[in-house]
Amino acid sequence: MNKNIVRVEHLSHRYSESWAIRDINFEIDQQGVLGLLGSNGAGKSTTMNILCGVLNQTEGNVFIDGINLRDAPEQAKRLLGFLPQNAPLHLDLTVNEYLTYCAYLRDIEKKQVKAAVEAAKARCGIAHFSHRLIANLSGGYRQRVGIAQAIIHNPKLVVLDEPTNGLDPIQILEVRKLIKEIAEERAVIFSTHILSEVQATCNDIRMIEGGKMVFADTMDAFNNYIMPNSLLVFLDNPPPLAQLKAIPGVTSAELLNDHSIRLRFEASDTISKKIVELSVHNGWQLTEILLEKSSLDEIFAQLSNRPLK
Ligand SMILES: Nc1ncnc2c1ncn2[C@@H]1O[C@H](COP(=O)(O)OP(=O)(O)OP(=O)(O)O)[C@@H](O)[C@H]1O
Repeated sequence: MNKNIVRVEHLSHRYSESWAIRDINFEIDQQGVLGLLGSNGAGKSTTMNILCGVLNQTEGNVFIDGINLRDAPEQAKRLLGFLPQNAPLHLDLTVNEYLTYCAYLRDIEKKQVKAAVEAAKARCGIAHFSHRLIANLSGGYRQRVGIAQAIIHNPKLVVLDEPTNGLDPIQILEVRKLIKEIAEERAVIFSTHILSEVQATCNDIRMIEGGKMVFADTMDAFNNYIMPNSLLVFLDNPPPLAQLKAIPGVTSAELLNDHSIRLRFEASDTISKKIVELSVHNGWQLTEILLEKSSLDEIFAQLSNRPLK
């Protein structure tokens, strides 16, 4: 058995003139959720479409459970389920009719089709809508039907392209929960441009920007990496900047106006406490202290200049 369900090697794709992705490499474990994060146009859908055999890459290789997708596409595709960005639903069919149709497309033996449809519906919490027309389902339930078709043949890998796009906040929470549940039995990769989505759902993160992989590690490593490292400090009676710069751990102090100062610091859990103590002791009259969080754009920019580990 292969340790990784997916191995992507030196993957590049060019649409006519320009490269959409360039030299992408990653692996996916047998189980768990991997998030592919990137801003609009970063190359997520291109990567997903190649991974599922919908698009033929210009260069590089994709192995699904050790099978080269280019050499044996039929065999490799049997191992995966795919929910594209626009779910391929037939609105004029009922949930049962649609999933039965998908089961036949997936080459499930006739006598096992009913059981496969029932299992997928139960897994996705849509059994009570078996006879409902898909056109009459809410966005969240339509997405569940989309996920049900992706797992109907019990694949080892499920690929979901922006699965929570267009859903309301409650539906987003429900779909995230479902993604985690289906990943208990298999590997799931999903793409998104929303950082909090990956943070809430994934064990691992791969981040692409401008067609290049800019971060590949665990979610914990990512969270450590983007830990805030600057503070906004508001002091009614600020000391000279040199005094603030001299605080152990502080790497720079920048005066923003008469009373507000940005302090950058090295990784430290106690820096805020230290500043509060010093303010009381020296009469700086601290009125507010804020941790500055990086925006996703800043993180992308930061990571784009950072060598891959
Ligand atoms: N069929 C196509 N023909 C030409 N260029 C394309 C095509 N599809 C995508 N591109 C370009 O390739 C780049 C990557 O697009 P891709 O759709 O993979 O990004 P994405 O990260 O999925 O973005 P989004 O979140 O907006 O879907 C973009 O510059 C896009 O304009």
